[in-house]
Amino acid sequence: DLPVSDADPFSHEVLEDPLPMHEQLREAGPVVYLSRYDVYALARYEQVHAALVDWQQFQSAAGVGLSNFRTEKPWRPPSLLLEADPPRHDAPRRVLSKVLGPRALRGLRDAWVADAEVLVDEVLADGPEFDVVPRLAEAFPLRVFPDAVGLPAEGRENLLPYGDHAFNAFGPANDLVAKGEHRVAELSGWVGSVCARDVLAPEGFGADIWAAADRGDITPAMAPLVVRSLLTAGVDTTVHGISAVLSGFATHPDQWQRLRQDPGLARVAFDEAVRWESPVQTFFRTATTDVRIGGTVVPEGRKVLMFLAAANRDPRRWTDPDRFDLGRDPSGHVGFGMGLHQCVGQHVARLEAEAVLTALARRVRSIELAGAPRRHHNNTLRAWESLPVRLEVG
Ligand code: HEM
Ligand SMILES: O=C(O)c1ccc(C2CC2)cc1
Repeated sequence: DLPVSDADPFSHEVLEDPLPMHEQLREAGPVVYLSRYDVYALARYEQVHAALVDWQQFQSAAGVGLSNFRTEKPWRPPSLLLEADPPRHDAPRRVLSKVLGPRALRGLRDAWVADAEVLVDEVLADGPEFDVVPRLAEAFPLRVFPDAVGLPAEGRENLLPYGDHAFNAFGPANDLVAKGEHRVAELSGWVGSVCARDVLAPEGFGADIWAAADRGDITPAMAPLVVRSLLTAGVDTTVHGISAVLSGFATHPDQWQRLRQDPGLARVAFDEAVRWESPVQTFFRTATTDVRIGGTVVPEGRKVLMFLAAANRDPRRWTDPDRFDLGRDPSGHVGFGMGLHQCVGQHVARLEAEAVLTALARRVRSIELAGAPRRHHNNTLRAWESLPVRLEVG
């Protein structure tokens, strides 16, 4: 007796505030059939975690969006990591794990923290009130990440719209996907052009990927697609992740005081924000057998929709889940996924957030909302369009 729901997770009403629907789906049962899209929804931590770590029965190679690559042509060549299963997934993953690993990033840490301090000083010089979305959440990742990849200077304004469309494209072909359609050729063309070896700087994540091809760790044909993964996954996510942690602090001033007293809490604050807000809200899998989960059998070939955000606020797993709380241990959250496909860029994301939070914590005594925040709707991302704040320095 599988619960059925006619909810539309990709409607503007739900994208504006998904929490009521998440609660309904968690309470309806371990698995809920979404009749509108003919997919099986998992919203509780236990089932989402189980599907994420079971890559054999819940595959990625048929696409991690609603579209089933077994029957529909992908809008772009599939990712060699996100939309691949072992064994094809293995070598590209091993390469990116090394290129984006904690050791590789050690050399960037001091530069990124110093750059964050320069940016924060510039922003604060303009006065105590500003919109953190363009001034910090967008500005900082775009200030450090394209250079770390080794991208040419021109065309970087394409990164956010390309990523926004890519994340919309994991959802149904609704108005959000249609909104980006007219720019797909132009944006894909630019992205493809900057994955080529000769336009990438001799130092950086891009060059490191091409060097892996020289070593035979991946083939030269794979290298551009592995670089493309960085450009698709590496910008919009951190922009909305930094917005999320700053919105957490702006709405929980007591938590800002905790960070001021112990700036070492910056990293756990970011993971707590990724749990609390879940910038990446959902992903799909495809059943490779008649797979049993939560007392239901999902037939082979069907799409399973994992609500990462709902799992991250499941009261069965988290105490007081709706609170943004630096005292909590957020480890085990599924905001970066879990298992084989767990975010390979999470260390980059954490370092960006840590740099911004460290620079702010050293200068800012209090942070509070200075106007009504506005959401940016996307089929996959939880995002702010605007987050006006007032910072008191001191
Ligand atoms: C707050 C920031 C970020 C969030 C919330 C996030 C979230 C995620 C999630 C949920 C997955 C798992 C997808 C799945 O299981 O199908 C993932 C995978 C991935 N992420 Fe991130 N990500 C972030 C930042 C980044 C950055 C900065 C990069 C690159 C520099 C990146 C690159 C990737 C790649 C390449 C994968 C695919 C890994 C694989 O399939 O083996 N992500 N990310
Ligand atoms: O490999 C890719 O193209 C890719 C695109 C989007 C993501 C989302 C999860 C952050 C991850 C990888």
